[in-house]
Amino acid sequence: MSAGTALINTNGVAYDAFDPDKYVATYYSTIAGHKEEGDVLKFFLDGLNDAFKSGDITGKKLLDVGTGPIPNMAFCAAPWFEEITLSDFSQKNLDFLQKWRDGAVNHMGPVFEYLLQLDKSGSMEERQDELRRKIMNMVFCDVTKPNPVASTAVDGVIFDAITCSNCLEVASITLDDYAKSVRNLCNLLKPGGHLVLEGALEQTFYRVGEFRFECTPINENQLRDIFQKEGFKILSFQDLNENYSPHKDENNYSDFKNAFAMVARKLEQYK
Ligand SMILES: C[S@@+](CC[C@H](N)C(=O)[O-])C[C@H]1O[C@@H](n2cnc3c(N)ncnc32)[C@H](O)[C@@H]1O
Repeated sequence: MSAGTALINTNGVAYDAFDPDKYVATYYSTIAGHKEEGDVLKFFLDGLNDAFKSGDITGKKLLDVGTGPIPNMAFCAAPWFEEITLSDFSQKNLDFLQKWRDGAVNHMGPVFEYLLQLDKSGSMEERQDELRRKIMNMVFCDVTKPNPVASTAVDGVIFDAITCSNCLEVASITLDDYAKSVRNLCNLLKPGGHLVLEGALEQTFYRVGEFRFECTPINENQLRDIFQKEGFKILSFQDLNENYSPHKDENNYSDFKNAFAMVARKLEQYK
């Protein structure tokens, strides 16, 4: 198969094609991210720091959805939570995270160093130890299912907060799927709980090695509309503004037009 020719429908199938090593090497080997993607990695990490620095997003149990091989959201959240669950659709990613947790891979250096420069809280060793200690579970998750973590160690748990990056647009093919995935996540969150969500806007695919994974090309208005209809109040929403360089014209690895970092709260009346 030639490079970039396999377009994979990600809606619940074929995540065996996702290679964690290639994903990390392509998008996370330096803080500059992939050369086609402008400053999007910095934007995502700055957005995470902005979300957690006030200390308003806190509680006992946190779920990170679609972690992939990258526990960056959990790194920022860890000081504010007691028990963290990482989750993903791909067993390869869960195995990769386990290797990181056991100290057998150390791929998070550039990202964690950048986050630590921003929040200036503790040493790298302390923060990584805290994160590893607080991760209680790493479980299978399928956001397209009404109970995304059914039959796992956290089946039935209602979380105080959920984090999720670059996953919902990847797990969905249509906007209707996207809205259902939001509803499914909402079922796992306590009323009043926070959701920190980051992702790509108007992206039709991204690539890992020779595989292109199809995405829902959602825009800001569609996203806001879905979250409001599904019982969330959007507390903050940032997109790639003039402080960040945009995606370049080359579209070999991804084709997003913009990116967003959002904090939302589940309305109290949504049980
Ligand atoms: C682009 S990667 C994002 C990884 C990481 N969160 C990040 O921001 O770099 C998309 C992730 O979503 C996961 N994923 C795909 N479909 C999913 C589904 N239906 N439910 C949960 N996770 C899914 C993939 O296995 C992959 O780890």
